[in-house]
Amino acid sequence: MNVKSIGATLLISGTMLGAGMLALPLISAGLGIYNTILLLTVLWAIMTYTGLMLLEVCLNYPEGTGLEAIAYDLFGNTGKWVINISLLLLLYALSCAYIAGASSIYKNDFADYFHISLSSHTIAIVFTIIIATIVFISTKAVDIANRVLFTSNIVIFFLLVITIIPYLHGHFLVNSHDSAKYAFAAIPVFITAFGFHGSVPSMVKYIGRDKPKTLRNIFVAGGLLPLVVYIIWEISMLGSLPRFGNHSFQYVAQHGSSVGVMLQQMQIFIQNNNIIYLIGAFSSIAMFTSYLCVSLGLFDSLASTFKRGNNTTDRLMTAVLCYLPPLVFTLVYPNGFVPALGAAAIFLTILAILFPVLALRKLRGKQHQIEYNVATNNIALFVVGFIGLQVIINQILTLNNAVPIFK
Ligand SMILES: N[C@@H](Cc1ccccc1)C(=O)O
Repeated sequence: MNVKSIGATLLISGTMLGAGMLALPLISAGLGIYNTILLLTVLWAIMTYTGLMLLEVCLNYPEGTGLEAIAYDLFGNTGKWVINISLLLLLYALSCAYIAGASSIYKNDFADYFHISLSSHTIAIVFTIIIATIVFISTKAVDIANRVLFTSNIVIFFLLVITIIPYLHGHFLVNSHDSAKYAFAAIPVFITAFGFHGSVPSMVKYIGRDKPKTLRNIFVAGGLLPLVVYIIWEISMLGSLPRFGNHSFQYVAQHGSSVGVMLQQMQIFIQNNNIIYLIGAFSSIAMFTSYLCVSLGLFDSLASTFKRGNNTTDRLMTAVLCYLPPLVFTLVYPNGFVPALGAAAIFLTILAILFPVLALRKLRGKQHQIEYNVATNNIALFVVGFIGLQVIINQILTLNNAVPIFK
């Protein structure tokens, strides 16, 4: 692999590794570590597989063709609109999750570091305004802020993992209450954590259509890194806070399943300030960079959907459309971090599982030019499509409290 391929692999990893990761321990507490690792690995494999299907689809079109244009070519206007609306709703749902998550974490930060008690509403508003200002200034500003923060966060993550090792307990990780029944609620959030598929067309453009094998390796390796990071993160969190008791994941689940409450519980239980500062810094930065990148994507998508230009008035209108709806939603539902990540899974499944399956089926029916052929047949396509539908049904049931939730 050359330097460009390594850069591209890290871009894919960077897209996946987001604040969704903070929700993983919250949603997998009842599963126990073995079920969690198994589920993460299976979902990583499925998401990588559909990513490769999407690669085969994209390689049939000229470099630079986006998902919307491919959907139009294969499924007409309906296809184009389904893709467009799913993308917007995915980015809106993630925005809601990140604002809710950030207000719960920053509320803790202010209390811990500055002994100031601020309301979640005030924090949500200020946080959104700061992110909006950076995006409004320019993409370059986002790029610089993201690079500095993302790199610092990698260092913080390694420091955290090393520091937390003496505080890990085997019996917190595995116990007799572990149950696979909690997988239903976990699947949508896990799926969201492995989302990167929107980047497939830009990667094809970046690396070139003539290097299908390199592209395949980039997608496999780019996803493998987050899989390893997620497993280490799950072991660190589930292993250092008990499942049940006064200070536990059960307490967190009963008090809104927010990252802020998880941090508070760890602070009381672990009694090591270094660990608490590291987890606090890691989570705070993760929320910031994730929302920065996702809202840049939403800003650009809205500008293109509503045909807004680059002058100040147009950018201002796009910014209002981009930031006001998720902010209002979060002010009304402040505990929306985990539910909004789950809701994002519905739209991500349409884009990243159902669309690749249907598009590949349609393309293989025609005589398509084979640049890269992902190993699949109609049965495999059917199974993956079925799993996709199952994820959507699962999430609808979760939103209606119809699946077992760890409490
Ligand atoms: N994987 C990201 C969310 C995401 C999904 C799909 C596309 C882009 C980002 C996270 O964990 O926060």
